[in-house]
Amino acid sequence: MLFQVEMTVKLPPAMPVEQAAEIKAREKAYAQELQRAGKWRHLWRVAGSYANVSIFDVEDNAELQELVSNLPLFPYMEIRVKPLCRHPSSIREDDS
Ligand SMILES: O=C(O)C[C@H]1C=CC(=O)O1
Repeated sequence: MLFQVEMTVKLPPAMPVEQAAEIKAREKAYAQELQRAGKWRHLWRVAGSYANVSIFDVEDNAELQELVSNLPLFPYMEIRVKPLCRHPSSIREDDS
């Protein structure tokens, strides 16, 4: 199942720089692990903001919840999820 996931990061301004850097490093490692596993298909920065638009390819809602809630930045993000399905006019073979 494909989902569009929009994540907006809102770190507390008072968070020490070192703590923020450590969380971001763990987030990057986990995000890249999920991309290599084919679970996190697309990751795009929203220009001009600390936000991304992503496409996840997971078994079901429960797997999406598990993966997203394990993100190190999860406590500091606003997340919006939209379920996707194939568009009848799409010419791509791999977007089911
Ligand atoms: O930077 C972000 O958009 C937040 C998050 C998503 C992947 C990652 O490495 O950090």
